[in-house]
Parts: sequence; structure tokens; C-alpha cells
Amino acid sequence: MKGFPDFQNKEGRLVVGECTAKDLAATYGTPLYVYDEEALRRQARTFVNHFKSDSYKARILYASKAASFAALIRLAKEEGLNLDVVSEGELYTALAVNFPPDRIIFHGNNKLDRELEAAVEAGIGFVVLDNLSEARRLSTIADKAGQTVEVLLRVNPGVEAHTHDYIKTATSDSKFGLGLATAGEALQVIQGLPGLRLRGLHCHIGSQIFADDAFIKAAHIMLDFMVACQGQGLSMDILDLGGGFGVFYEDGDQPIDLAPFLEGLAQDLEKEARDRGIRLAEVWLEPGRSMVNNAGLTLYTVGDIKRLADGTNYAFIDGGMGDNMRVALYQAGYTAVLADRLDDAADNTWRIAGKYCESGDVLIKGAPLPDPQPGDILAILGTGAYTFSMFSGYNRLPRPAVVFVKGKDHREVVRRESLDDIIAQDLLE
Ligand SMILES: Cc1ncc(COP(=O)(O)O)c(C=O)c1O
Ligand SMILES: N[C@@H](CCCC[NH3+])C(=O)O
Repeated sequence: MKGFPDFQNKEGRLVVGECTAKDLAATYGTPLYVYDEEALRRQARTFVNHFKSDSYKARILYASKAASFAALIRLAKEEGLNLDVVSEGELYTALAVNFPPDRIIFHGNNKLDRELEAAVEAGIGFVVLDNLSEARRLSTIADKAGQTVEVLLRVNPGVEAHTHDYIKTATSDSKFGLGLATAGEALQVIQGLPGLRLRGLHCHIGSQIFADDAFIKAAHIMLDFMVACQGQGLSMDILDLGGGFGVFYEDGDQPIDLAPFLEGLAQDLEKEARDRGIRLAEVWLEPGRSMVNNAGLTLYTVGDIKRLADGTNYAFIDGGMGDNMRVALYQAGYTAVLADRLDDAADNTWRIAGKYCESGDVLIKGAPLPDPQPGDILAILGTGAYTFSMFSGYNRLPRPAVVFVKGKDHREVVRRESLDDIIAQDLLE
């Protein structure tokens, strides 16, 4: 199956590992988020094994905003990944599975005092500062706790990334980080703050990016900036280049071939740092989407079918924008299949619409499919990232369960929300 792990068996049915989608749906119900555990581990190893260097320590951080739940964070721990968290909730999830705190890096803008305190108390590896006001708050917190926190500063290299406006992060008016023009002054202040130890710079140019040269360009700008900083008496030896590697969602998508790209990037950085006379102790990458997306899919049951007079064919599914808000938010594209009819030719173009009370609740506008029947299992492929983690409880639909499949074995790793879960926080009297 193009762009995805081998999700098709000899009978033309959708499988994850050796389990048919139909059986998984019958066992756990739908909508259902399903991950192929072997595919997750393979992808983690692609990053770890191909981004390596003899001259600096190469670290891969899994950006857990893409999908954060205990089983996945445990898998990241087992695969030797480091972890990017952006909230107390993501940190709490990591600590709950005993993720080593020194491998956790706290990112994000407007980190709350409470979150910074939790990070300091947990003894996490690094905090990536967003701005000077945050640096001062962290300095006070760390100093009071009698600790020194290692920090990087997020800077904005101003590289134009060709992706949706909402997931660009390095534009000059971005809410994230500081522009190069102001970062130098901020770094001088940070270097002098008690309780902080300045170690390096971070950038992240955006998400779902296919152009490999954008990453290289950003890396070179960051190295040049490091040289300028050294000239100003700032000592830093860590460079975090962020995530953002695009994945295959639908025909036409051309993701970067990761293994050769990562090897090339690792070598390029060695050479470029050497040429500039910079000693890099560590270089980090922080993939989220590309780590988990294509190992995951969502199963739905087809409900009513509606053929409109204008020729639009609707197939309704039992989930929609609540379990996958990426289409409503970014006009994202996806690929749909009918789980038991992979080899059947398309009869018509189908609009795959959910059951949320919004006209925009459409996951695919025109999916070429064999005519679906009520009760068919329909899968949307490549939903491992930014779906579960962005779930919205609109219309009080329950959050779907998450299942991990490994060969013939399958297990629920997040249980489906019950109606009691939905009203659990309501004060009934
Ligand atoms: C700072 C930072 N690091 C890493 C990521 C992960 O990005 P992606 O999921 O595109 O790899 C993001 C999200 O865009 C981010 O903001
Ligand atoms: N959530 C977005 C990407 C944002 C990445 C995090 N800064 C998506 O689904 O594409």
C-alpha cells in the first residue's frame, strides 16, 4: 500500500500486523485508533540509526504532542528516544511511565510557573526557553530550588517553509521564539541569570515539510548565528533543529526519504561546524508526525448512505472531526479504504462525513471507493499523529480507544471513554 506499512493481506483485506481490521473493529468497536507496534519501532530505529555522528552526540527527541499516551511513551523509552513535552500533562504522562527525566526536554511558549516548577522538581534534562520573560521566571524558580537548569533558547531562523499557514512556525511574526535580531541580546541576559546554564539554540521551521533544503538552510543559518554568538562571548554547544519532516497522506505527497537524508544531514553538520570552527557537543532532532503518523490508522463503521440530487454521494461514519480535527483545521488530505474491499475498483466518488453537528465535519471530500454499504469498516490511513492528541469532545462523543497490534497480538492501550467518563467532571448537583 503506497506510503504506508504493508496493511494489505493476500485476500485483499486491510490488516495491521496479522490482525484484520474487521476483527479489530469487532473486538474493540469503532471509531478506533490502531497502531502497528512494529512499524512504530521501525521508524524510531530509522531515526536513531541514521542520525549519528562521531564528532557530536546525536539525540532524537520524540515530540510527544503528536500523540501522548502511556503505551507510546513507554515504547519511546524502550527505543532509547528522548522526549519533547510542552505541558505539565505531557510531562506527567512521561513521568507516569518512569521516562528518565534527564531525557525529557520541556518546550513551548508561555510555560506556566507551575509547569516550570514541576519540570525543575522532576529534574528534567533541559528547558527550551521561548523568551526573556520566561527565562527570568525559570531563573527565579530554579534558584529558589537551589538548582541549575540547562537551557536552550528558541530562535527563529526566518526560513520560509512551504506548508499550511497554521503550521508554519518560523515566519517573522511567529508567536514562537525570538528573531535573530533580538536573540543575541536575550542570550547575553540569560547567560548571566542565576539558576540557568545556557547550553544552546533551538529552531523549528514548521510541520509537514517536504523540502529537505529548508532544513539544511535553517541548520546553516543556526550555525552562522552560533558563530556570531561566540564572537559576543556566549558559549553554547548544543543545536536543536526541531522536527517537521512531512509524511505521506495522499497521492501527490512526496516525503523526504528519511534514512539518506538523516545521514546526509548528520555529515553536513559535522563539516559545516568544523568549517566555522564550532565545537558541537550535541545535535538534536525532534520528529513528531514522522515518528508515528503512518504506523497508525483509524477504523470507522459506515452508517447511512445518502445520494444527493446534485450528484454528491455521502457515506457517513461514526466519528469525524472530533477524533480527527486536522481536516477542519488545515484542510488536510487523507486516504480512505474499505477494509474488506481493497482490491475492488472504485464505483464512485464518496464524501466521507462524520456525525458532528457541523457542515465542515468532512474527513474526505471526494474519495474514490467501491460503493460503501452500511456496516462496512472504513479506514482512514495515516492518522497516527495529531488525531488522538487533538481530540475534541464536541457533541459529547466519546474519545475512541487506542489499540496496539504486534503480529497476531493486539491490546487496548487507551480505553474508550464511557458515558460516565463524559460526565465525570460535571457537578451534578
Ligand atoms: C518545537 C517543536 N518541535 C517539534 C515539533 C514536531 O513537529 P512534527 O510533528 O512536524 O515533526 C513541533 C511541532 O510542530 C514543534 O513545535
Ligand atoms: N497539529 C498540527 C501540527 C502542529 C505541530 C505542532 N507545533 C498538525 O496536525 O498538522
